[in-house]
Amino acid sequence: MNIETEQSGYILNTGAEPVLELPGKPEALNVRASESALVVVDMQNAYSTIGGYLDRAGFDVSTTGPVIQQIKKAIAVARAAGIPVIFFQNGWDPEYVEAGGPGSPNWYKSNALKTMRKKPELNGSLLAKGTWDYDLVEELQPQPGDIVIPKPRYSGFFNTSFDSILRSRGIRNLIFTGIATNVCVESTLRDGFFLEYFGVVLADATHQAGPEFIQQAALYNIETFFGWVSSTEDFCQTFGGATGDAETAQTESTAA
Ligand SMILES: C/C(=C/NC(N)=O)C(=O)O
Repeated sequence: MNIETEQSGYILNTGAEPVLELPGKPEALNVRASESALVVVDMQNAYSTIGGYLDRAGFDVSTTGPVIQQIKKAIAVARAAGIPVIFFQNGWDPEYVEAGGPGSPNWYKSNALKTMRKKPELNGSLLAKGTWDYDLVEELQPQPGDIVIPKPRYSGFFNTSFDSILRSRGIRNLIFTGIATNVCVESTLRDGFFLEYFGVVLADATHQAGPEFIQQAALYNIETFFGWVSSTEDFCQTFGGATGDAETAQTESTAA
């Protein structure tokens, strides 16, 4: 970009760009690729791998495998379509200063902190920066051009650069994937709603923390009150014209 211009002002989006219809519930949503971001919430070992925090805290993570595969497809299509891919990583410094002490409700509600208090041998291993638990899963690694945002609480808008990053790019539509639907995905989508972002969840690219009915409850809440619910297939069809085949999208992206 040439910044030595005689005029100021950055035209964020061109009127020529087609408006696409992303199928969803309760109805389809009109979107432009340049005004959209794919948000990958907390796809860390902590939330989707046996031996990670959720597993150690007693939550079932045995069915997260297909979700990782769906996210992989959505990421490939987003990259090929020029849609920013934004990864969140949840956690704190190894001393847990950012987690808040007994003066923070997080101290009492975070199941990671509670698990470590119950099992002191785990202290320093759950959701601490620099650990395996904090790392993004091997299958979903950021590539150059992707954006990674650390976050210290459930909502991706709290104490992060997320809102500034979105506003400076003219992004209005947030397409959510990740874990957990009922905690960090929903918290971020809700905060986005209050900040005038249009939030869409790709249902099959998300997973709940808790029993299966919690997934349905979260999706009901989102589709009824805060946003839209779509699928990986619909996202891939809309933005890639493909069937969501990650390799096809990857090839298209390399060829472009
Ligand atoms: C339970 C939980 C969920 N996090 C998330 N990424 O949704 C936590 O962080 O304790």
